[in-house]
Amino acid sequence: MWSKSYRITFACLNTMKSYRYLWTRPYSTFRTTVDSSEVKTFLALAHRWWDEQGVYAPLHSMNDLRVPFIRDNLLKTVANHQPGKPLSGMKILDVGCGGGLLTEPLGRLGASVIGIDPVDANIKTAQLHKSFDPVLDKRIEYRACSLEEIVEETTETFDAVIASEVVEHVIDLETFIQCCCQVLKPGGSLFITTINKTQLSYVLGIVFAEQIAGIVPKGTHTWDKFISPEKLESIMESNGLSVQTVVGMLYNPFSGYWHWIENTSLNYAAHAVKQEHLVPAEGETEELRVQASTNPSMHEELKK
Ligand SMILES: CC(C)=CCC/C(C)=C/CC/C(C)=C/CC/C(C)=C/CC/C(C)=C/CC/C(C)=C/CC/C(C)=C/CC/C(C)=C/CC/C(C)=C/CC/C(C)=C/Cc1cc(C(=O)O)cc(O)c1O
Ligand SMILES: C[S@@+](CC[C@H](N)C(=O)[O-])C[C@H]1O[C@@H](n2cnc3c(N)ncnc32)[C@H](O)[C@@H]1O
Ligand SMILES: [Mg+2]
Repeated sequence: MWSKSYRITFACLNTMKSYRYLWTRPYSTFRTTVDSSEVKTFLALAHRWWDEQGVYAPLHSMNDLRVPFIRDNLLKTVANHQPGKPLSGMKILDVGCGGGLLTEPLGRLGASVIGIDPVDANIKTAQLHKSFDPVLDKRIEYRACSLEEIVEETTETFDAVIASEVVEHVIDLETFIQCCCQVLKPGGSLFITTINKTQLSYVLGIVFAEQIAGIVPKGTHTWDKFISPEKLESIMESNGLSVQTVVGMLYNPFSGYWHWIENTSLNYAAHAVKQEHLVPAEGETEELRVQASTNPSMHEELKK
């Protein structure tokens, strides 16, 4: 009898504990941005990242554009930099790093980079590859986890967050961008490359690139998940990011090279900067601070 009521009490306490856990956990535990079907797709190709002629060849050659894009935009924010290691002293989070194709060149430029990916096998490939270079081995840390897990551990930590060819694979893009913003330091940079949601991107990006030319494996992309630069900009701006640049990228399947173009109907790159916190000026009244939080021009006045 005693043991039965003990068991019931124990069960009740446990249930209450889990509810308390549910109530007190941050929202991010429940809103995942990871789509399990995407995980399956990337898992099957995890051993192919470093094959420069293989399925990820366009990502290898995209480095010709995206590495200078990230480097040059980051260097606009610093006065002095070490020759040869221009990004030294910077902390970068590479979200959805895959096998580390972009993480490694950023480490070589001197940055301390954390590469995260929800696919464990991708992280194993990335870890093995960087282990061949002792310099990179020190500068890069890889972790098999989601962005939401990083947000639970740390905020306002990184000078730059990068999500290259990732956002078209996530679920709940709003939460994903919100998390990117949370881990950025004020004044830090968010870099995104992705595919626009246009009729042209359906024809060239899915029908041509996947079904006809086999540039990308069949089933890699879902047109519904593509995002227009306008929508992406609006999500970024509503999360306190100020969009600096949006520029088109065109892949030439004959040469295997990428080119910058003005037109963003297919692939594009975006750079946004997290707005600085509003620092209350000395002697500033509460009323002024409230006004400033709703009026950007007042914000500028207070900064003077
Ligand atoms: C409006 C517009 C952008 C039109 C483009 C259409 C077109 C055919 C343009 C012709 C070029 C032209 C006249 C451009 C004018 C601007 C200009 C003067 C540019 C400068 C010079 C230049 C660009 C010369 C190139 C000329 C040329 C011969 C171009 C090739 C033409 C052609 C057929 C283009 C289409 C390219 C193509 C197939 C695009 C596919 C789009 C797409 C979304 C591909 C995905 C690529 C990708 C991100 C691969 C990496 C990847 C990713 C993933 C993943 O999971 O995300 C997985 C993988 O395995 C991957 O490999
Ligand atoms: C096309 S690959 C890009 C890899 C790398 N950024 C590059 O450009 O070389 C997309 C990567 O995003 C990862 N990914 C998918 N969903 C994700 C999510 N919700 N959060 C973070 N990464 C994700 C995949 O596992 C995959 O490694
Ligand atoms: Mg993609």
